[in-house]
Amino acid sequence: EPITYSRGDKNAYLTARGEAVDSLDLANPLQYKTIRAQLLAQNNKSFNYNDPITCTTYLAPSSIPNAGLGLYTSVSIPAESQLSSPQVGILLQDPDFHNPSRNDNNANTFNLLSNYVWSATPLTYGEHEVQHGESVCSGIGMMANCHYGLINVEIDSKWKNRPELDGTDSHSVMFSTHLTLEDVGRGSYSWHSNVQYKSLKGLEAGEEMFLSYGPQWYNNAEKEFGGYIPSKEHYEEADEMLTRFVEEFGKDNVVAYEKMIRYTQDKRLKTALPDRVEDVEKAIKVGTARFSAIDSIRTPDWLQENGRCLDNLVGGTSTIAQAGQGAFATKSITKGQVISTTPVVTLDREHLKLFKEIQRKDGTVRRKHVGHQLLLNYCYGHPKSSLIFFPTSPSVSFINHAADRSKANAEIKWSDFSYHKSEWINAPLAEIKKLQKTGLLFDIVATKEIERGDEILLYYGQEWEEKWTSHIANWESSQKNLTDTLDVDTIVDFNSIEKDEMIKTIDELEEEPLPEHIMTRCGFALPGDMKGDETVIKGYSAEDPIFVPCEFLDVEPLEGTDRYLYRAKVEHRSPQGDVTLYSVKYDSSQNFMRYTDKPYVRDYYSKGAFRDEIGLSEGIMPDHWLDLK
Ligand SMILES: C[S@@+](CC[C@H](N)C(=O)[O-])C[C@H]1O[C@@H](n2cnc3c(N)ncnc32)[C@H](O)[C@@H]1O
Repeated sequence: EPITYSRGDKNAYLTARGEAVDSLDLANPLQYKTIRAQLLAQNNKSFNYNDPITCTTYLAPSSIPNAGLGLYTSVSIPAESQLSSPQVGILLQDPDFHNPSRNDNNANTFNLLSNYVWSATPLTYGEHEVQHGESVCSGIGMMANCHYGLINVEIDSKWKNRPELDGTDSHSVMFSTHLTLEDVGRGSYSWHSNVQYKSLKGLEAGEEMFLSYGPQWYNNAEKEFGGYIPSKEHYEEADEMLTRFVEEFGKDNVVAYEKMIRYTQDKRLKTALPDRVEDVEKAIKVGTARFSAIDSIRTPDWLQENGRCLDNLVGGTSTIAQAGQGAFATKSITKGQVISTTPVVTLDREHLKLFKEIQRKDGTVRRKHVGHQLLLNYCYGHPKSSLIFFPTSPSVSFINHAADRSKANAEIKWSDFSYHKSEWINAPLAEIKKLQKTGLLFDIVATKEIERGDEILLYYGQEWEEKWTSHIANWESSQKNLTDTLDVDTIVDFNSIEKDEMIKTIDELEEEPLPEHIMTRCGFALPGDMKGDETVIKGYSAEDPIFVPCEFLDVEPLEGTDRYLYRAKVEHRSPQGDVTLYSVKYDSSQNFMRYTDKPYVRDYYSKGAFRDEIGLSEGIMPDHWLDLK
């Protein structure tokens, strides 16, 4: 029987699994997270969706010199609060293998994306999905700047999947087992649509958000910016030095101050100290860290005047079948108004290609182009240009396509925000590819009157529409094996079974193997922390244990207890890809083992999953950037 697909039917709200739900539920936290309302209530401000002043998050010039734009809150936020609505996280699979030139500063092509990605391990357990993953986190994860002395936000521990689908916060479920042949959208969008950010400490109204890019980041950044980047400890030491200085020499002893600066050997510490003695008193008052970015707390008026509002959009289940998540308006927006402004990371479409190595008869290896990274579906481009753009602003990545052009209510334009570097558009393509900076901005502009709760839809272009139509037509033949995986036990089923019953040694597994897609992983401390090659890992349940592939060799009772000792062969892979095997003993009272999917069983690694970038309308991409046939 032919399968019919109800696409773009606004009256039937459909979940990604194709089930109709009665209506768009604005109270559903996943569909409509009214973070703004909560924040404003905490600030004793009443919440009016249509009042522009109620905007809580702004894109505006950073307080760090030469750091471009930054992210600000215009309302105070208590410590440990959720910031912004959940965002999409997109995993890059094995980027070093597929794009060997991406970190080559001399290659005359972008390595810009590598400045924006996070390691997948602590965030996503991405290593469960692929061999080596990196994660792209829209919103704060890509937009907040790093100032080690003023860190106030962070990515909330782990990425979460979509609870409405797997019923848990588990990050390892073989989703394909839930899907049927009708799910043409299978593998075309990320399942990590629930990336959350939180405040580490209380933020003041008007404060710039700062993330830690990790303890090693300054190494590269200093080379890039040609200056020194003090750590938190440097600022603390600078604070102490200034206090001691004033006690000893008073607050305006120019000669003594210049001498102190001259004799400060550590360049980073020197950078943390104010240049002039006149500023010492002020630096002591606010702290040297704050003093170094003295504009990092702006007034709400300044933000309104100099910034762009970033909380008009929120992610939720799309009204379009098979489209995954969508972006919804948090307030009514009039025709012509800017819904959101977003910086774009510029990429070469070559960099999102996936390859397979094929051995020739003579033993040499050839790389065959076999597909594209999932990230391509989130990029904007023109079929005749090698340039593509990834938007970084919150929730912009959730914006879907209106198959019926008349249903689109938004369009993309080059931004009219004064910080958009419009002069770059005149530059030759080769020059743009050498620029390792962001500076181009898009505006998403309303082409119709939009009501609060409306899904924002763009027209992705005729090419996209045609590709999607032919994708649907070819879907069944490309998914011949999908039925094989239906009704197979999922990881959730497996992990809910009593562990002691389930843990099987290699010998036992030979008789009763695990389903093909499932493997075992064990908590593991990095080799540096291990003593000898055989260790009972005690309380390995550090906050973020790493779970690495393992197999159980044998089991013995733990003397004097009713517990067991499992001996496991554990496989640890270094970031460079070197694999070391360890023999580790685990006490059965510890929650040391879990079942996970094997890498590459997620939908988006399957054959036939849809890949295409979003088409920019004619006139956006200048003719001199159209370098492809
Ligand atoms: C920029 S992403 C939009 C966000 C995405 N829906 C998600 O859940 O993360 C673009 C992808 O969304 C899906 N999509 C967007 N519009 C669609 C439509 N009209 N029909 C089916 N899928 C759509 C496709 O998978 C497309 O490649």
